[in-house]
Amino acid sequence: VIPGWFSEISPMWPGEAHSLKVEKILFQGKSEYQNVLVFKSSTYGNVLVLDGVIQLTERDECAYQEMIVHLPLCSIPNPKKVLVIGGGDGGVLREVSRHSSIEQIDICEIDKMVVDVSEQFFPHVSIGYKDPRVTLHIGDGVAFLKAVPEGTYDAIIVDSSDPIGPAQELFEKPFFESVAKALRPGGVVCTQAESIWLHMHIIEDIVANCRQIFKGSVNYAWTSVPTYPSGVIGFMLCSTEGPLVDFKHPVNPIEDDDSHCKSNGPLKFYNKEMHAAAFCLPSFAKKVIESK
Ligand SMILES: NCCCN[C@H]1CC[C@H](N)CC1
Repeated sequence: VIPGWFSEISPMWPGEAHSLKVEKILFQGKSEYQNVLVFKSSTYGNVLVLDGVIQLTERDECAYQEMIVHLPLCSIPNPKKVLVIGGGDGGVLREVSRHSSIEQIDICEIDKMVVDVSEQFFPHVSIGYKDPRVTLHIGDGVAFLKAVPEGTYDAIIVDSSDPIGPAQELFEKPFFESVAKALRPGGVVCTQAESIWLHMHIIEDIVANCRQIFKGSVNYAWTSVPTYPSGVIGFMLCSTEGPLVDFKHPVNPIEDDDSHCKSNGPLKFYNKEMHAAAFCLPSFAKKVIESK
């Protein structure tokens, strides 16, 4: 280890490790579920690390939070009830609350320590909790979804860590089945879906499961996040049987946002061109994803 540098070494991306220069360690702890580290980096602001894996940095979190939220929510005409699984840092909540049609935002995060460190060290991310429509549930998203009445939500966003650790079950078929049950007809789900450079096999399995379970649209999108492994992150976008959802041609644009969302600052990353571009895949990925 080079003194003063954090390197993201993991068996999930063998032989490579993105590094960030460390100014100061701000928090180190061990929750019921994982090791939690927060440090001030030299060039990316504060950084949240769980079990040695970078979850977000102040400088580039906008890319991930805006895309994982607006790709699904801009694809349906009038979202009212949204569920967030994971996302304890609050960044997804900040983005969901930009949509004035929304009446209810439930979030189920398994690790309270993530919520606490975000409130202490990531004020522009945890601002999402201030919205009065938000209800925080601390618990396992798998159990939470099993208890949800059928057809409750218009949209579900699964903002998870990687399939090694507490989020493992969020990548498995039974979880996707419980998501489909909790969505109304034509409802949408968007999940964190790893990297086409590193995880084509995981993605292949997820796509195969989603095509069996979601009888509406099933699409894979991706975007640039410099501090995630291989510098990109993907999203699985699916809709249940019912009113057709065309993820590639959003029906509910957010750019001409209303005054309500100004409280969370302007969109820094998402726009309608980036929305459309997110679904353009390189041939090696297209071959796998669109043939499943
Ligand atoms: N809410 C923070 C983002 C969580 N998603 C990350 C995607 C990339 C992974 N290697 C780590 C989690």
